[in-house]
Amino acid sequence: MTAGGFDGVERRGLMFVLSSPSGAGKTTLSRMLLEREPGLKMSVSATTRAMRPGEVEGRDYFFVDKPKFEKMVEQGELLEWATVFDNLYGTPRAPVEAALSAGQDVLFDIDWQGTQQLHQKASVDVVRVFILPPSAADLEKRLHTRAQDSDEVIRGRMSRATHELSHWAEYDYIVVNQNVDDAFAEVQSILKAERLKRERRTGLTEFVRKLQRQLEK
Ligand SMILES: Nc1ncnc2c1ncn2[C@@H]1O[C@H](COP(=O)(O)OP(=O)(O)OP(=O)(O)O)[C@@H](O)[C@H]1O
Ligand SMILES: Nc1nc2c(ncn2[C@@H]2O[C@H](COP(=O)(O)O)[C@@H](O)[C@H]2O)c(=O)[nH]1
Repeated sequence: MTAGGFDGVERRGLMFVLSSPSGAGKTTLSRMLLEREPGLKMSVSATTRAMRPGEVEGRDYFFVDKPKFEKMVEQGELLEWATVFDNLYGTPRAPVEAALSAGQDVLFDIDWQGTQQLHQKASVDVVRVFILPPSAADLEKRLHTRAQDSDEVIRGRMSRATHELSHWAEYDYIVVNQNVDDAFAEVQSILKAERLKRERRTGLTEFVRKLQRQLEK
């Protein structure tokens, strides 16, 4: 799992997780990150929920039925999985492992249950970011403005928001998504700083030794 650092120092790939109550802005921030951050690959989840208008198979999700999802679980094909809003969601293992071994960082839009499972499996390589809406009214407004879920589904998501929110303290970073450009800048700074962490930079010892040899000449 070695990623080529942009400054020539090798490092391990990292798993960058965004979680939040539904509608706080994970998808929006993920798309902005993928557009502007080279070396970052989205983990596309499998889900049993119905496709929303505008969603694309294989880009937004792999849409599968329950028996297929259960088979994936049985065969160990999922790195983590959970029931969210009465549907099953899970992270296919193979693409994540392939991306990390190819030197890429991987971005996850998953809930707190999946984040806990990833953290148990690979804590040092997981960076957990929780996105907060500025207020409950804003959250509800965003779910309505997105106009992709029925009023009943939105009510369900709002009533689950309190539970999702109760896990905020399990995350390494908290970003309030009031202005989307400000929130994006904060999330991007976190990614940049985490990429520079000494313990991920497997090539540092060699790099510093080389510098020392040059200085000794
Ligand atoms: N800072 C912001 N200000 C106003 N609207 C925003 C902001 N960030 C995101 N939105 C809008 O809010 C809606 C919900 O955002 P998004 O789909 O990114 O949320 P999400 O956290 O991914 O939700 P889910 O968990 O349901 O997938 C979208 O219509 C998006 O354009
Ligand atoms: N544990 C996991 N949670 C996931 C995964 N993919 C998405 N999610 C979370 O589900 C809810 C709802 O998503 P939506 O697209 O139906 O609005 C949201 O909190 C996602 O973060 C996954 O693979 N594992």
